[in-house]
Amino acid sequence: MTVDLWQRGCERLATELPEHQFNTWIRPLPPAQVSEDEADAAVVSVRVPNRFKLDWIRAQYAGRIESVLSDIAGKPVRLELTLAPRAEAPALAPLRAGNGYAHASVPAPVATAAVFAANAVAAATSAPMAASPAPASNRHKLNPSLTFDNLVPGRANQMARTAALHVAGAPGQMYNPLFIYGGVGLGKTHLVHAVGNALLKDRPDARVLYLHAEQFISDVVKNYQRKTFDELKAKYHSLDLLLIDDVQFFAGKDRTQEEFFNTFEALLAKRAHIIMTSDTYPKGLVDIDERLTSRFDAGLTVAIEPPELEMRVAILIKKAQGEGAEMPEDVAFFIAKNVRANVRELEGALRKVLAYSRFSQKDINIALSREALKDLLSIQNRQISVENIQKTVADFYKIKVADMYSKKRPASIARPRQIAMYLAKDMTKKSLPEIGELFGGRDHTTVLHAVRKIADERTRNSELNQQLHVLEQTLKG
Ligand SMILES: Nc1ncnc2c1ncn2[C@@H]1O[C@H](COP(=O)(O)OP(=O)(O)OP(=O)(O)O)[C@@H](O)[C@H]1O
Repeated sequence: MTVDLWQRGCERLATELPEHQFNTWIRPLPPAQVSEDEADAAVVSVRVPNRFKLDWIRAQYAGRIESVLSDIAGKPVRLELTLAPRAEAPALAPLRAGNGYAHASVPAPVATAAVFAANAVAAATSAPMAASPAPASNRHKLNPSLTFDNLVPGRANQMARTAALHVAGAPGQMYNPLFIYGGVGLGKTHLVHAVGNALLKDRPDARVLYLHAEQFISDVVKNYQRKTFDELKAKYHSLDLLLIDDVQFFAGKDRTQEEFFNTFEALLAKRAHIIMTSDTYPKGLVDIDERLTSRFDAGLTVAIEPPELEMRVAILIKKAQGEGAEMPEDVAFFIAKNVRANVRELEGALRKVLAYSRFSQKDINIALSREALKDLLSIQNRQISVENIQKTVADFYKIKVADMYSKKRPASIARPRQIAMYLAKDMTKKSLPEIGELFGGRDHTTVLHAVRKIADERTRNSELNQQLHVLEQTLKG
């Protein structure tokens, strides 16, 4: 038994696990200690820098790691995961490694959120918070109706929600800053308000401020004109929790970026918490100084994905309940199947169906929903054809439309073609053989393979998911 057991295990895992998962969860781990127990079994001990990672790795990868190590060692191996002492865990250690990002679509065990919430509440009593009184009422600009209670959990927001719950219970500790990114209308704003509301419920004296990045920009401009930077400082540097939405709006605003940098440093120095949202991950931000984007990425970066079908159904049922209406599951399914882009659109569709039912004094059923949503459905049906998908995907990946039907196989062509097949299956009513026919007479099994491959990869690869999201939005018009 040698210490390079861990090294060899990592090498094997690197080939077996998706690159993104390996880079995010396994690669950043420090070298393990290897020893033997009384029964001669190997014990591999790994120190994990924080509880979040520890729980995640234990739940998702421990079994796999043990079996790989046992295989290499030729005897049973027990994996021991322990929390690294604080000094070993760099305060602002980036979660990201290589090109991997923490990704919201990795399913977590159901117990995890509860465990974190419990830890968070316990830790909250000792969290460093300003003792001075909170700003006058509603200076925090929070919307009290956006809470964790009415945020439907699902795979799409699992990790972001779990991390947010943790911050709400123990601000200023782990995942600071917390950077949440994702497409429009997916619940980023809801989540940050939920953190603020939960913290204030627990500690009404906490100094919390929610604002949109544009408000920060206008504050900087105002104070710049009046030369009152001390006021700006007093307002922001005294906070315990700063929630700032859509930081991509800072692009090209040098003076704002400088002030935000100062605010950022001041808040982190006093262990106040910062949560930011954006439409893209930190390194994807354009025209924002690298010294800022690298700091954005230094805590925890998590994505919120478009909700999957089951989550959309759950959201519709919950929102309908909130409006005092009963939404039959088959109707929720019908709507969820047809409205896929984001939660805001889902809410719009629900509002239409509820209004239609009230005005016509008819029960909510599929026929009524079809009628209520006919404009929306006809727009979708009119716009999304396989030809349109082929053209849009070809444009996006800068290949020729003719390559969609050609027999060419280089990856630069085959992959966009598979993506187009996946979208054709997902966004049109065409059957696999029909799609195969439209892609140069390919067999339906080729289409099925492409559809499965891209669907699977999408759950693990945030970059691909982002691209698909853009394509879907584009096709829906
Ligand atoms: N998981 C969810 N459960 C319940 N409601 C949700 C969920 N996700 C989003 N919503 C609702 O969808 C609507 C849009 O969400 P929100 O405004 O938070 O999106 P966003 O990601 O901040 O979008 P944008 O980037 O456009 O600001 C809100 O009404 C929000 O309450």
